[in-house]
Amino acid sequence: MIEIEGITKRYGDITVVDDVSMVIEPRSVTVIVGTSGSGKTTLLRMINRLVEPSAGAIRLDGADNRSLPGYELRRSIGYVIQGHGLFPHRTVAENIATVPLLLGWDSERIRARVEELMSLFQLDPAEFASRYPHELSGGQQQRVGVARALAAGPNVLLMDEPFGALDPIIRTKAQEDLLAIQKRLGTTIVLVTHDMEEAVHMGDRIAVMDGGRLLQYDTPDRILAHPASTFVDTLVGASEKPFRLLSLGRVGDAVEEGRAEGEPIADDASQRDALAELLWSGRPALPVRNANGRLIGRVTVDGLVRLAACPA
Ligand SMILES: Nc1ncnc2c1ncn2[C@@H]1O[C@H](COP(=O)(O)OP(=O)(O)OP(=O)(O)O)[C@@H](O)[C@H]1O
Repeated sequence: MIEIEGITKRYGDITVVDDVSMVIEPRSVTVIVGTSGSGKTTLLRMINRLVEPSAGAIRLDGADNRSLPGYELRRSIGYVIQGHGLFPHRTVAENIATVPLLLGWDSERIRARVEELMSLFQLDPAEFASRYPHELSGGQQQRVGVARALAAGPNVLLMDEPFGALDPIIRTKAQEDLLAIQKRLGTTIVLVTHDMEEAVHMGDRIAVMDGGRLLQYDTPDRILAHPASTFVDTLVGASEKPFRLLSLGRVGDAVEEGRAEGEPIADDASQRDALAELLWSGRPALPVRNANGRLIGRVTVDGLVRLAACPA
């Protein structure tokens, strides 16, 4: 658990993070969004003390984050930035081994950990371990950056625009992969992004910042349905809200009785994908299949339109 209490950062007369308090649950994904200059990065960097606060406190699992020297604290917290910041003259394996080496792990343990992480991130060690960052694609570099941040098994992973440099298709895959790995490892993730779509897709909770203040901190569906102010409403994209609500729901939760013609859609697809398919193919309903391939009913345009309306 990360407890942020009245955290404030001032540079001279200017307050860039202003009395922010929030509690981040363990094993959750919290996404910080806001306009440029609203203090997102500064807030994130006060968690691992790359920035020292002017006032307030941050506790990690009950311990004040000032109880350790900053460099020691940072070895226990993963950190990923846009463009990943890999060391260009170190191989993939050496990059991933950075923190375990600093922690004095023996070479066999490091080798095993590097192989485990490379496999987890779908990078064949035989092919990639001895390559240098410039010999990788952008998506592969990004995966190495996250693998490096997770190498020493931190409970907390801080990510600043981690997918910013990826094209939209690789970006979606990278988000999916990260969520799967996060669930498997139980890591608590705090992620900064400009991309509301990413925030709604990835966040268990979203923190909305403006001018250094925390305007709203809530689940994506509550932020979409009950924005705390017109600013939040505009930021989350008023015109996109119905589609964002649908992207949170699974087809399995919109199944109606009955039959429909054509290729079935999987029950774990998003409701947004189902609506897109229905509109694109000009059909009023699609059959739905479960993970075993059995048909379990249908999903209809009318049903999805009802779900896209503002919840009471
Ligand atoms: N070292 C510093 N000295 C003075 N001002 C700073 C310093 N670091 C950041 N700031 C200011 O603090 C404000 C918040 O910056 P921060 O990087 O946290 O914003 P952000 O929300 O992450 O922005 P962006 O989305 O553009 O990255 C900005 O106005 C920035 O200019």
